[in-house]
Amino acid sequence: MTKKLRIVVGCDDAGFEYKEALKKDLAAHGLVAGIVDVGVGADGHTAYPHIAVEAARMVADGTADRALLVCGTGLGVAIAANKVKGVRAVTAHDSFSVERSVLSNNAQILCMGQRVIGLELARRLAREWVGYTFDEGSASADKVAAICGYEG
Ligand SMILES: O=C(CO)[C@H](O)COP(=O)(O)O
Repeated sequence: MTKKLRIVVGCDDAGFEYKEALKKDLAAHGLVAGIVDVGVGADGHTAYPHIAVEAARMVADGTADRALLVCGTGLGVAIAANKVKGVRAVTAHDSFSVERSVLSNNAQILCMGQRVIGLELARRLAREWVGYTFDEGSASADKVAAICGYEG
């Protein structure tokens, strides 16, 4: 059985609606061990880099296993999250990429764009995402280690 994950969710004002919907889904389906929301709230306007880095730090320090981040495109939050050492954040809007982000890249952070994909697809991808577990014994493990080797 797949280990239940501690998830942190975050967004900027362009991703608020999806962040709320995805958080609700993950909680309702009992898919995760716990969810921490680092904002923004309904009236929040914190810029995406701050939210993304806060979430990424929680992943890097082990407070959370994964993060799900939403902005307008899913790009800015990924760029910001990847500034945190030890974090692998990807933007993915299709099922195959979401799968490979975990199984090939051991990415801990999935980023999506509310202005890019439909809500139902985002919900499906988030559900699929929590079901994947990286295999440390797989052929991909050495490649992920190589990525880590390039970190300062
Ligand atoms: O999509 C975003 C960043 O990648 C963000 O939601 C909007 O950023 P902006 O176009 O700079 O306002």
